[in-house]
Amino acid sequence: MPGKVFVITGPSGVGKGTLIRTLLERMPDLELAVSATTRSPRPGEEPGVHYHFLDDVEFDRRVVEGDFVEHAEYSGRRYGTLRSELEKRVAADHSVVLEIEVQGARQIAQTLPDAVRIFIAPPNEETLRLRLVGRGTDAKDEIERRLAVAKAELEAQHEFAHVVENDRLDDAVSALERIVRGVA
Ligand SMILES: Nc1ncnc2c1ncn2[C@@H]1O[C@H](COP(=O)(O)OP(=O)(O)OP(=O)(O)O)[C@@H](O)[C@H]1O
Ligand SMILES: Nc1nc2c(ncn2[C@@H]2O[C@H](COP(=O)(O)O)[C@@H](O)[C@H]2O)c(=O)[nH]1
Repeated sequence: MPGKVFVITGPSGVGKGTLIRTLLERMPDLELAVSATTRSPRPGEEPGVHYHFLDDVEFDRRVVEGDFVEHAEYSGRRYGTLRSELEKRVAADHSVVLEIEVQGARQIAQTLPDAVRIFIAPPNEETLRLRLVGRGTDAKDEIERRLAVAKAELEAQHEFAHVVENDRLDDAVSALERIVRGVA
């Protein structure tokens, strides 16, 4: 398992971050790559911990310099995985998790074909809406934008070798752990 890359994708609000936090507690050798984004920090989010918060100019500069292994626009903001976030962890023999949206996951399939790509699916679309509303981090119009993107993302799940339904959290974490340990 050391040095492997795991891509965890799926619609916003499906529970990727929640699942990954629990997985990292169970598997201390696994590390999460900190993404870069041009969106503003939410209350409680810290630079360098939750995201590297960049402005558009800096994001563009780093794209031109080839600093991203993947990047995409999502709901009017930009998100990307910095090569340095991957390389420092893999060099230290850690396996790395990327928590990214579907366009980025597709790019990783091209650039890092050995990465294990996992799609997290909700039990249904209404549950997804309830989770986004319940999280309380996004305004109503932003939630609608995310749900519209989610429809297309859900149609893409067949592109992924592994699909985990996040209904009961414990079951979903266990399914994810089996995939990461290579016993699924
Ligand atoms: N299995 C579950 N059952 C009930 N609620 C859940 C479950 N998994 C996650 N949640 C809740 O759903 C909300 C969204 O979860 P989370 O923020 O982890 O989603 P996400 O996929 O990481 O979203 P984003 O892509 O926007 O970062 C949170 O309030 C979380 O507590
Ligand atoms: N392609 C990438 N997508 C990413 C990355 N980091 C996060 N994300 C995805 O963006 C949306 C919105 O995130 P939010 O924090 O604003 O809710 C969500 O699907 C994330 O998984 C990345 O580096 N590249």
